[in-house]
Amino acid sequence: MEIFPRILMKFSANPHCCTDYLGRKNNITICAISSLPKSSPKRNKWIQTVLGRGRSEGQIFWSRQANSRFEPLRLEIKVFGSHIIIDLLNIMSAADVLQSIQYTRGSFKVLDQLKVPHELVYRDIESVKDAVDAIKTMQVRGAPLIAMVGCLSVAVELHNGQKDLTDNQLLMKYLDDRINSLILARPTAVNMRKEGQKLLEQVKEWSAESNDSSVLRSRVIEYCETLLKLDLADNIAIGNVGAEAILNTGKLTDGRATVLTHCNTGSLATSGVGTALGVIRALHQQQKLEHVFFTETRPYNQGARLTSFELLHEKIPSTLICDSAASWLMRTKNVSAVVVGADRVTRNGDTANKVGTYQLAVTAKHHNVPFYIAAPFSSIDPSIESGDGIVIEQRSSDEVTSIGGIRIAPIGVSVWNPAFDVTPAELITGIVTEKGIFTPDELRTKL
Ligand SMILES: CSC[C@@H](O)[C@@H](O)C(=O)COP(=O)(O)O
Repeated sequence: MEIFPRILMKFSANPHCCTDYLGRKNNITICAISSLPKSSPKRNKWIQTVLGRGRSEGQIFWSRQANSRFEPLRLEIKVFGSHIIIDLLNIMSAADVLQSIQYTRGSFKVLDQLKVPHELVYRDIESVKDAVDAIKTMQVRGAPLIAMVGCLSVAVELHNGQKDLTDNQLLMKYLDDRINSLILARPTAVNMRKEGQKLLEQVKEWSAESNDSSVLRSRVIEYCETLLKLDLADNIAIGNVGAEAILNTGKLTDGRATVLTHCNTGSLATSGVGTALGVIRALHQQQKLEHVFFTETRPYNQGARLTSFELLHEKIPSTLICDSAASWLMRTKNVSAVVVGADRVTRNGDTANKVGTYQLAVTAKHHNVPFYIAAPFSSIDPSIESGDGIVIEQRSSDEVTSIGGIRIAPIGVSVWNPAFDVTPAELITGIVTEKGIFTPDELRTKL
């Protein structure tokens, strides 16, 4: 029976596939292993059902990890009298496909997203400088992933070198400098700033506890590594909360939702299953997704290049549209909801996200389609009152005048290329987080 976890680890990042595989191999069907919110009436029904086919007999349990701050992610299965415990976090982070990050202590690689979907090429990140370069050139992108790559680059640099940082003060100065350079790599997303500042505060506390800089160094490395697992857990919680909200909108087709999303917010934008795309994955796993439409997301085409790749890979029913087709889609296709990610949410709920988000929110309002932001708390910036305080990154004109290296606009044309825009809070139906869903007004009370 020990073979099961190994098969599962190898097979897929997708828990649905894992059970499917386990079922097919062993003549049993496990109905669902999605971690639905505790309040969901479906939860118990789902998690305790093991249907028999052929010689099948078994039981399935969820167990809460001690001190876990999120929904249980350990699956226990009893089949034919044997007992298997599967750590879903390990399964999902051990996937050999569509991983934006490959990290083991001392070794760190990121998927070069500039080459996706044509090639899956990983580049080594040996230093913070490498990470800053990968972030600036958009080899890695997406707010949570930028923070993860930044923090893990600190971990790998500290593990493999920086041996002259022999006292706590030197180490703290080093961390301050490195984190600052990571924060400045791309200014709009707040996740790197928040994770970096949390780390620096933590380091101050640890430094007061012990003068041994090697202890401090190890703690920093472990802290950064833990962020990976937390990000995945947050994504799964966001997925389930968002799916439930969308299913409650009432705008369904035979009980299933049709969703529109923008940019890429999936496993290529996080270290987990994604935020807005995590919601879509959760709907699909619950067999409650009628269809997902997604925009190409000019000028950088994160939708056409990356989201399509993820959706095709998981066989999620999906259709790519031009950015300019969104209003007509809402008028003609019974869209249940729009769900997008966030790079920064301010105190009043104004939300910076990939340019084009604002116009989706305006047209969603016009067509009476609920508009959701799906984002972890690390994307929420309580230090800024409203969207007016957000710095919007301006990018090169080449991204607009060329596609795939081929120039489409005449030389000399003037270009305005903001990478993000700000959607005002009044256009946002709900902000879906790992802690639940909030209206912009409710969110303020949670900060
Ligand atoms: C979970 S990703 C959320 C946002 O970061 C995403 O929607 C987005 O705008 C990404 O922009 P990008 O320029 O590709 O980094």
